[in-house]
Amino acid sequence: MRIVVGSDHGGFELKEELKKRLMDQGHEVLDVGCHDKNMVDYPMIAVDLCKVLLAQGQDFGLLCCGTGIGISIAANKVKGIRAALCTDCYSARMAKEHNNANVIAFGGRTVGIEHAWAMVQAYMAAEFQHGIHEPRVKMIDEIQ
Ligand SMILES: O=C[C@H](O)[C@H](O)[C@H](O)COP(=O)(O)O
Repeated sequence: MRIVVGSDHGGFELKEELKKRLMDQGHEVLDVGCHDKNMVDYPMIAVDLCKVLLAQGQDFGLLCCGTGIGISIAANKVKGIRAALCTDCYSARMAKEHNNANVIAFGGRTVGIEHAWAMVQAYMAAEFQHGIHEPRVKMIDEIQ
């Protein structure tokens, strides 16, 4: 898969580890930053990642901040983005199956690496179920 990742300083370490694991699996990963632990404003990173995703058509985006909340809120302001803050594997799978989320978000200060990795795997293994979910996702996209 082609994946674009990004984080603020609060999600930097988690993003780095998830990026490494994804690359180890052979996925193509583009990192929009941040690239160190220096403080950075998460809305900028979210918008940068969303613009890249929409322009370059990666399979999905992965965002991390301290809680995953702020960076997912910011991403969801971008037309065409459906960002899901994931806290459990069922939700991560449903984010794809029901919501066709094109961005997943995690909190670097709220989840451990193994749990986050399990959620990434659950999301990546899932497929959008279409059917009744298709018009609902369309309704979401038409809100903006
Ligand atoms: O939702 C926002 C994120 O959790 C940020 O990572 C967090 O607010 C950053 O906080 P601070 O600048 O105090 O490290």
